[in-house]
Amino acid sequence: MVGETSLQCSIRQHCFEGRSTVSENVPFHHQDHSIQLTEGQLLLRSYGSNSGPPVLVLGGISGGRDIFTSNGSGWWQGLAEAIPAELNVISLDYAGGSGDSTVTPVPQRVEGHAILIEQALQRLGIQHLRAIVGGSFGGVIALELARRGKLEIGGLAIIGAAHRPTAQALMLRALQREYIALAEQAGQTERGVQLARALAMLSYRSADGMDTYHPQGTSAVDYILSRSAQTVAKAPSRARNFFTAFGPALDQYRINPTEISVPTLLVGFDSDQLVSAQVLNELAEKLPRCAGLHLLPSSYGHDGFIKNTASYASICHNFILELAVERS
Ligand SMILES: N[C@@H](CCO)C(=O)O
Repeated sequence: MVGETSLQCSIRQHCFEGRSTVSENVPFHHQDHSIQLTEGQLLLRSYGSNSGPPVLVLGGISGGRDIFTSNGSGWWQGLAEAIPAELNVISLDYAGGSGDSTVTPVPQRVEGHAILIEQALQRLGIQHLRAIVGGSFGGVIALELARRGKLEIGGLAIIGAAHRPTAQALMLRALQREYIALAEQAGQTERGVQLARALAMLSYRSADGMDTYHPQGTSAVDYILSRSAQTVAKAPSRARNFFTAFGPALDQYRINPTEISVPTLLVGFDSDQLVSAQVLNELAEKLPRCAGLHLLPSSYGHDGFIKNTASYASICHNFILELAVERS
């Protein structure tokens, strides 16, 4: 898909692959909020001024509330450039995710995560969000929060996520679960989770990106196995949830985009194996208030949403600023 179209939603393809930088003016000071819900505690983090309009930022399956840090190591650090400075950024540790939330049972559906987030925001006295910025798993939760309509949401910026899974994504996640099931039968759960994460990482990247970036002088196979082992070693049982709870939630998620009534910006990546241009075009065509679909070049595949923030930061920033004008 190239150039502008006459669809309700303008579709653009860009021709440079930006790199992330550390923002100079992001408010890195933050406050954590441990919200006690019936099912356990949900950990939220609030960045910057509590008096600014809130924007909810939801990252990928391994993401948590540490999206920005002063040393540049935050989970979604480059996104700082995309958020107008006056806003109060809210992030969180997903129930069952890699952070410190203790909610059990872990939701098996996207809707379950959305309900927990609604309840936690309500406890913080937040009913209106200027925007939700959601990437990957977080993008799907953002769509669900808008579909449910319990919160007042100014607009959505959805990066690398769509209203339904593709067949290939379903197949890949089924194989990840199979690794874990077989490993558990062999009494080697952690090894199964490592293999599942390795296969998942391959689906998050592109063939050309792996060929270019995997460390020279080491085996490519050693690289993917050691990277996945590092992630799993941090919290093995929580990493298992990525595949046994978050994966099935993504598999089951299918909505009619016409149910999303708020302005919605879409960003995707040309090398993304999981959220393809085809499914994003389908979403853009059906959204009642699509604010543009930007298909960006990336050598990082699906992980373009984390790696190529510089490519879309200004697009996202301007979109959120326009929401403020629309509201005033
Ligand atoms: N690399 C990302 C992609 C899936 O969201 C993650 O692990 O969360």
